Amino acid sequence: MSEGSIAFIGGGNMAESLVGGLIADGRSPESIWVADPFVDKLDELRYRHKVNVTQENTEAAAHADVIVMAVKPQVLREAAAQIKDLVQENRSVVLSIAAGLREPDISRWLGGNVPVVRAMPNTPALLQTGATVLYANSSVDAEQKKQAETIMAAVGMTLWVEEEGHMDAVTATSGSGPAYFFLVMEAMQAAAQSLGLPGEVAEKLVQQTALGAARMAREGEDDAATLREKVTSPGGTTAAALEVLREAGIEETFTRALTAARDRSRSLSDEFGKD
Ligand SMILES: NC(=O)C1=CN([C@@H]2O[C@H](COP(=O)(O)OP(=O)(O)OC[C@H]3O[C@@H](n4cnc5c(N)ncnc54)[C@H](O)[C@@H]3O)[C@@H](O)[C@H]2O)C=CC1
Ligand SMILES: O=C(O)[C@@H]1CCC=N1
Repeated sequence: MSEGSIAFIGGGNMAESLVGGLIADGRSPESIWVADPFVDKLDELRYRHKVNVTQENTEAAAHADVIVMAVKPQVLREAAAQIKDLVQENRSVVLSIAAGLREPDISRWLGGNVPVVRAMPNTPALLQTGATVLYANSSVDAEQKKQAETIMAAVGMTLWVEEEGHMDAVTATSGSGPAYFFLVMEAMQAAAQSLGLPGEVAEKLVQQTALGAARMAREGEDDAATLREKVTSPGGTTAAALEVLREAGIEETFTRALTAARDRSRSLSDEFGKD
């Protein structure tokens, strides 16, 4: 098959975001396999996306040019053990999206000397607005790098890093990042409702404001600080709100939050990456 086949080991939230994004980008559902132990999950994926599904990791992996490990870090080792022989035989590139787990551990669990690309995507991949950072080990050749990048580029922006250590900060920034924005949206909606706005109005205003702000930052000439200043009239309403947010320590809070996520990513590798 010219576009190559992809097997997802694990059919949860992130796998579905990627599958949905890939199909929206024009990839044929027949070229995608998803393996998961839960039949209900597989039925849903089959119904929504028409992809091939199986409860057997080996069945999915046997069909694949690229194997995407989309299980929780806690179970990646067990899932790797199941497909190890196939990976050694087929020499397919393995793309791990698991937070924290380091390439040498993943390669070892798959029998050693395996081309492994680590990728940290995020859930907006579902709408092809994802951000993915990739890192390749030294067994990955140029063609395999291209295969991995092509998959992730179908669902949004891609960047490569040369140092695997950067993946922890990436996870804290863009991997977990959508959740921070959703929390801010939830908080703004609740606050707007507490000021008397109907829930539906509050929700729509917050959503459209988030979209508009993100598009201005992404597509315009100005950086975020300049854009913020342009909203903030001296002595006006925005200044009053920003003062409250600064007094509450918003900048320091974000530094602490991203540091906690970065540290958790590191500790996941220590916790689940051992022999
Ligand atoms: N959710 C997110 O925003 C992001 C998640 N990730 C990473 O993606 C990976 C998956 O995360 P989610 O999709 O959120 O988790 P999830 O829990 O929604 O999905 C994991 C899936 O793996 C299945 N599974 C469990 N054991 C299995 C096995 N032995 N073989 C095959 N499948 C098995 C589960 O039934 C479940 O459907 C994690 O490693 C996470 O670190 C990375 C970037 C963003
Ligand atoms: O929360 C997590 O551990 C995963 C990794 C990045 C986003 N979700």
